[in-house]
Amino acid sequence: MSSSERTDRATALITGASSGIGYQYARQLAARGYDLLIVSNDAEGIANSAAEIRKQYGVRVSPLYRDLSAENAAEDLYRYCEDERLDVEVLVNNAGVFFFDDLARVDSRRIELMLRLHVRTTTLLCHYFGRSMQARGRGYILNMSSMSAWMPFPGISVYAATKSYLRTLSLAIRNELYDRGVRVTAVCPGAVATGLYNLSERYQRLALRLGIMMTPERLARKGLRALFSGRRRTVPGFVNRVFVPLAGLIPGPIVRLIKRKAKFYRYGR
Ligand SMILES: NC(=O)C1=CN([C@@H]2O[C@H](COP(=O)(O)OP(=O)(O)OC[C@H]3O[C@@H](n4cnc5c(N)ncnc54)[C@H](OP(=O)(O)O)[C@@H]3O)[C@@H](O)[C@H]2O)C=CC1
Ligand SMILES: CC(=O)[C@H](N)C(=O)O
Repeated sequence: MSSSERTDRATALITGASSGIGYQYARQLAARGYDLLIVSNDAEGIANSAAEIRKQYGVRVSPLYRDLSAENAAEDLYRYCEDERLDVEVLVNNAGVFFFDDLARVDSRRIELMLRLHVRTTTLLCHYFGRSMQARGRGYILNMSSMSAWMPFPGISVYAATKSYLRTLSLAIRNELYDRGVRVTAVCPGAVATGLYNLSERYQRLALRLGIMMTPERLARKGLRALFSGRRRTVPGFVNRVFVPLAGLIPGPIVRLIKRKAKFYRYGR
């Protein structure tokens, strides 16, 4: 199955497409000829993204304002697609948030929001749309995990654990859905130059020049290539792939020493 064989008026649903990587996924799926349903919790941002993509690619783009951390967000989004008779062939679970802090110190509402958005809603979207895709005998699900899925480090405990969950979930459901014509891929990037961590543009430019960060365009291209070629997971970037097996080997005393010394440790508070 390849994206060039997609059905007429097939729709790609991308969560968190008002900015960053999600916006690039949306543009690149529109370039492949998909109609789009793009979702975020910034009404103006998502409407602007839709207008830009519609103008550039001439496909149908529906913007939808939703808080995907809400209790019934996944079911509500699925029902919306059913009511609108959208044939969702590609689901990109991209919406995400980030904070850097100790679990015992951070506001519990931030923890809950991250868990609901990354874990609950994403899992249920895979459940609802995976069920329709398997009944139809085709479909693609891309879940945004992260290189942090292998990094159980202080400050990113909840973020890393949710991304680790998404990596595991993706691999398991890939093998549940594979023989029914549905492909599932976990995309596990290192640092990407978006607004996720409030890093200044100056530092982003420097990090891009040094090859520490990747542009969201490039990341989205690599993610979609992995999805449409049926790969179970991708860790884009050579340095990131080298770091992944080493991350879990760093001894606790070294991790704690870095925590004590690092200036960035108060970031986000
Ligand atoms: N940037 C990086 O280095 C990396 C990012 N990732 C993952 O990639 C994904 C995209 O991140 P990135 O593009 O960098 O970050 P951005 O902050 O640019 O994009 C996040 C998107 O998620 C949306 N979103 C956040 N909260 C909600 C919510 N409650 N309901 C609906 N939409 C929501 C945002 O919408 P709005 O702004 O309108 O609220 C935005 O469109 C995330 O899952 C992130 O964890 C993974 C590895 C590396
Ligand atoms: C913290 C990371 O490793 C990664 N850049 C991410 O944002 O997921």
